[in-house]
Amino acid sequence: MRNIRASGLAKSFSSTRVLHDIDLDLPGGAFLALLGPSGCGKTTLLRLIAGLEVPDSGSLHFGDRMILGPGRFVPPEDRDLGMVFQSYALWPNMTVRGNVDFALKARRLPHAERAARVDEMLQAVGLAHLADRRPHQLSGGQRQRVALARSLALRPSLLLLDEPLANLDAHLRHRMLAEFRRLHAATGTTFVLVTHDQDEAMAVASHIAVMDAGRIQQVGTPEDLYRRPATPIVARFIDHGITLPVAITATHEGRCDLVLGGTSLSLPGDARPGRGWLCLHRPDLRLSAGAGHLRAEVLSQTFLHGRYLTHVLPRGIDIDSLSLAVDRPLPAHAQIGIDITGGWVIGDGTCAQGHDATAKEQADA
Ligand SMILES: Nc1ncnc2c1ncn2[C@@H]1O[C@H](COP(=O)(O)OP(=O)(O)OP(=O)(O)O)[C@@H](O)[C@H]1O
Repeated sequence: MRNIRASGLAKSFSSTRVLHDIDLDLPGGAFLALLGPSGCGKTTLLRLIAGLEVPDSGSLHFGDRMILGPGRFVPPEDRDLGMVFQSYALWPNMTVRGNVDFALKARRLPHAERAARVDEMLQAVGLAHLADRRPHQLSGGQRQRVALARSLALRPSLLLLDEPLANLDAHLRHRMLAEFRRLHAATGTTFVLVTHDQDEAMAVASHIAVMDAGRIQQVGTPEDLYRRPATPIVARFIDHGITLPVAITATHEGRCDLVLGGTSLSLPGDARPGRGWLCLHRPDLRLSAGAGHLRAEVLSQTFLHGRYLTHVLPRGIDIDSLSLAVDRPLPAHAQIGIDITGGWVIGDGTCAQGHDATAKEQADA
């Protein structure tokens, strides 16, 4: 299995730059999710990898093979890849079997081998019993399975999936994610999935590239992104992360001494002394038995998943509200202490907004 290496890929449409200097090094056999808000450039990057768009600059290698680069452009059909789109793109007049067989026929594979591969793929996606139906006689999930079977029948080294589950309801999406995981493990094919849904990305991906405004912010495992975000944008994007402005006073052996509001803390991180961000998730905040690291006023509570989700107004830091789960009801306006039991500290250098971002922007992010 070949790794995928992109270096300095950039792309503009008219005068608008939609991808800036994209570097990526993905091990062969990985399952990469390109994750980010609408319009950040995920599909454009996927289309560059597929050969459906040509970049303004940069190079792309599959293993040792240069696919794209100065004076070189390998066309999509010679890149040994399959693609699955949101809109299935099945042939309406062909049966399920015919759809899966179509590309194999075009490759002029012998009849017996084609039949065997079609049977194998229909088995793999659980559609063998519907082989003689036409697309209009299938549900959305079944059509998406045909599209998957059709792409995988060619045994590509790389499968590109562009929001393939967007048209499916939540239940079917869940089932198809399990299917993707299973097929990825069974085939050893490298998968690249475009999604704006982080739960989807977290559920299937071995690697996630978080994109924002045409740049890759960070590539890592789902756990890396959650526990060790590289930028405030990643921290806020993953699982409703919270970023609190801090002053970092000293760093030693992977830990940062910092001041949050008026309180001194020492937490894991990757930053130099100066201004920075403490990146937290809700489980890092606990109701304190004493004064805690932060003082806050209770705004409201909602009973959710067996606990009280408590919205508070923290004192002494520039943020509109925080939420934490507590085990008991608290009256509005109660003054509480909050313990910070974990988190990750990063510097201010990589932040597009900087410390001057309004509290509102942070709360919205
Ligand atoms: N062919 C095109 N011509 C002009 N602009 C384009 C073209 N394709 C994409 N864009 C623009 O490039 C930017 C990135 O688009 P892209 O489809 O890659 O984003 P995305 O992250 O996949 O978004 P979404 O999740 O909404 O599909 C957007 O501003 C989009 O309007």
